[in-house]
Amino acid sequence: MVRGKTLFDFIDPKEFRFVHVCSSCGHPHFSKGEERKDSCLNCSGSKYDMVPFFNPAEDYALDADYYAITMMYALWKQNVHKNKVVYDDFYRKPPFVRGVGDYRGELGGYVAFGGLGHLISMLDHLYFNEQDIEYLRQQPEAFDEAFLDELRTMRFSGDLYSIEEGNLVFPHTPTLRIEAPVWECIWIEAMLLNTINSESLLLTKGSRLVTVTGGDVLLEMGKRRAQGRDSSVYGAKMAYIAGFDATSNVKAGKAFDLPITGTMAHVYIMFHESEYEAFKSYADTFPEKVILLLDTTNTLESGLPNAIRIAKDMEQRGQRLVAVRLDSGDLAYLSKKVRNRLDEEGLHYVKISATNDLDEATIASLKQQGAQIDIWGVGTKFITAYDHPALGGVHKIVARSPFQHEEKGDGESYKQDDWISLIKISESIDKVLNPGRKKVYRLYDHNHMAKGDYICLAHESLEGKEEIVLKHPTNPLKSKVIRHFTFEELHKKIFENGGLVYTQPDLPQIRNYHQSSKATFWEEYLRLEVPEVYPVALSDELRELKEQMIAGNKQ
Ligand SMILES: Nc1ncnc2c1ncn2[C@@H]1O[C@H](COP(=O)(O)OP(=O)(O)OP(=O)(O)O)[C@@H](O)[C@H]1O
Ligand SMILES: O=P(O)(O)OC[C@H]1O[C@H](OP(=O)(O)OP(=O)(O)O)[C@H](O)[C@@H]1O
Ligand SMILES: O=C(O)c1cccnc1
Repeated sequence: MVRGKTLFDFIDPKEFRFVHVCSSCGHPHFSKGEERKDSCLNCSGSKYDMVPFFNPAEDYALDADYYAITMMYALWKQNVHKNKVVYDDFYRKPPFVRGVGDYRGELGGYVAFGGLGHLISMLDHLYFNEQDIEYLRQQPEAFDEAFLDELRTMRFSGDLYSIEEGNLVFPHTPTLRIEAPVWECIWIEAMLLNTINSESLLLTKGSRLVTVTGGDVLLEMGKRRAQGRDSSVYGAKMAYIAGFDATSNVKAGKAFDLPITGTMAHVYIMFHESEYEAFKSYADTFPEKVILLLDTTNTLESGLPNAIRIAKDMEQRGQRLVAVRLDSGDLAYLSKKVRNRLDEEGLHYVKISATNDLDEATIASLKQQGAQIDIWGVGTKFITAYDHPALGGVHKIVARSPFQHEEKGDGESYKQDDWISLIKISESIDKVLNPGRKKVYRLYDHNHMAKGDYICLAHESLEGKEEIVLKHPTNPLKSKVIRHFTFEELHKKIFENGGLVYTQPDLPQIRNYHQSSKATFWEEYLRLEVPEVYPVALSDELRELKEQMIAGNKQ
């Protein structure tokens, strides 16, 4: 065995798409095509059974809605499938925000952008394998063989620009901009949105929990309640980026090198003849780590006295009990009682941890009640994003390259790099798209605190500008003049012509980046209830383009 390697480090299933298994001796031969003429290297046999070869960990091509495949086919039939387009990804409404809006009727709040690392690895290993092709071949649409053949060599070949994972984004700010052949943009929609929406949602939930727990220890314990295996693993990853200290999820720990930890469950106490014996055996086994669960019979009358006895026994041996855990009842009342008793016994160092359906609102309330809790364990309500289970991020076309022989209208032809801006009109003003190929600047004051986001067309620049007026996207009465600012272009180039050009930070770096990005926002934008609305404005040129296109569409 070569440690840390798998078969797929030696044989690339993008190239070697079949295994021909010798019918006589079972020896496998990898091959690029369906045909195999030479004889078996092992036994010289010449008959083979053929099986498609693919890496199950790279099985992403059909992570799509079926209409993507049928649209790709229709575009292929017209031979326009490779025409380049521009897509923006963004969301409209921030999750988890309580109340109906601020006093001006608008909804504040933020999203912490997550899922980029996962998306990169999928786009980088995205291809139809032979089983996918066979599955599509069996569909009643009877796709042309030449189309299926072209799918075999199809890869993501475009440019992708993205806000970096961990940064904060606000409604309507594009998180991603993709420039690629139209059929590729259509192909990746569901996979991309599924990843970015679910991971951003959990990173945001985690970020809110970290806001409320501050410097306390925060543990992720959601595995048993997650909506499936993947979401438990990627949820634990997002919790770590958000700033959680550890997870109980061992698989996630292994997959992403996260700190793992745990206390003890009721079973351990119930199984033993007495609570004291259970505590003692666990403390003897893990003297440096033990956290004793107090509520199996009675928190104050039994769990606490037994824990104090254990702590005293441990002191005799020069050891220290780390913590006790409360898992039911009035956590504020019990934590104060437990703290008092521990302190009376001179056990000031023993920490108190709490679990039981906690979320940011309960934790804020417990803190406000003066609860004496040092370690918070959060499961169900984090991992399921309980109070806002979906983020409505969307993937929308905003420009396309001209068709061959297409004219501008006044007899002039388009130039090679021209883009035609596109708009989607909606009755709801919030749903009218911002057209065109765009970029985003974030503006900062002299203390590097964020002042607003400025969305403009890709050819525009803030270089040399001394003053900017951030105009509200829909309300002409609202604007904010910004002077003495610095700026940062938010999108970084991730893929160029399908090749990965971005150096991915490791998880501790992403976690630090989330924290430092968050620190550039005033507390007013981050608070959990009725947060201030962060200004996101369109440049004059973009606004004019949008207005002209809306007017043009009405005719
Ligand atoms: N002082 C408090 N203030 C606000 N919420 C609290 C307080 N103490 C506990 N809670 C929350 O109240 C809820 C209590 O839930 P529930 O009634 O199911 O638990 P329980 O009866 O204490 O325990 P069990 O898990 O055994 O059912 C939990 O979500 C818990 O986090
Ligand atoms: O409450 P959560 O935030 O999801 O945190 C994790 C919970 O999981 C365990 O409960 P368990 O599965 O044993 O169920 P129960 O305590 O609800 O009976 C543990 O005792 C916590 O209470
Ligand atoms: O370690 C713990 O205390 C734990 C882990 C998962 C779920 N509940 C609690």
